[in-house]
Amino acid sequence: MPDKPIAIASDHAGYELKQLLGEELERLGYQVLDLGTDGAGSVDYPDYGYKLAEAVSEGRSDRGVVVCGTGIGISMAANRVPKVRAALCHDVTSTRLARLHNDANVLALGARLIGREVAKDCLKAFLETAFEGGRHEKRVAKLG
Ligand SMILES: O=C(CO)[C@H](O)[C@H](O)COP(=O)(O)O
Repeated sequence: MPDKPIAIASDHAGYELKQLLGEELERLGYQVLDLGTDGAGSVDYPDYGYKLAEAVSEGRSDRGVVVCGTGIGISMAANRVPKVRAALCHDVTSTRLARLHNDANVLALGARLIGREVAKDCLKAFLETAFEGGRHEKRVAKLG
């Protein structure tokens, strides 16, 4: 288990899935840093994408999960923060490859597009798949 908590954040559209993934993380034995939102009231996804990305960029967490309706807006926001590599994934294969090839440190999910069980499978794959390194090292380094 990592020393640092797994950070999670969402907008209103992702709130329910974010709560479910938080519970799943605790069930699996991970510590959770929940950065909101705290209810289903309408909020702006960039606020939560930045908040989570800053926690990862500053080293308060090594891995994060962001959720909005599509996962698009919140991943765009997260990727504007230095040292953050957020991958928008819709299935286990893309999630595994985001870890193996891209060393993704943030998983982005679209709550209005993905089923709950697939989302939980993506979460597990994100946490349990190691970066492959090798030829991918210099490519990831070029991302800054
Ligand atoms: O997916 C999103 C951004 O990429 C947002 O969750 C979505 O735009 C929110 O929409 P609404 O305000 O209609 O609930």
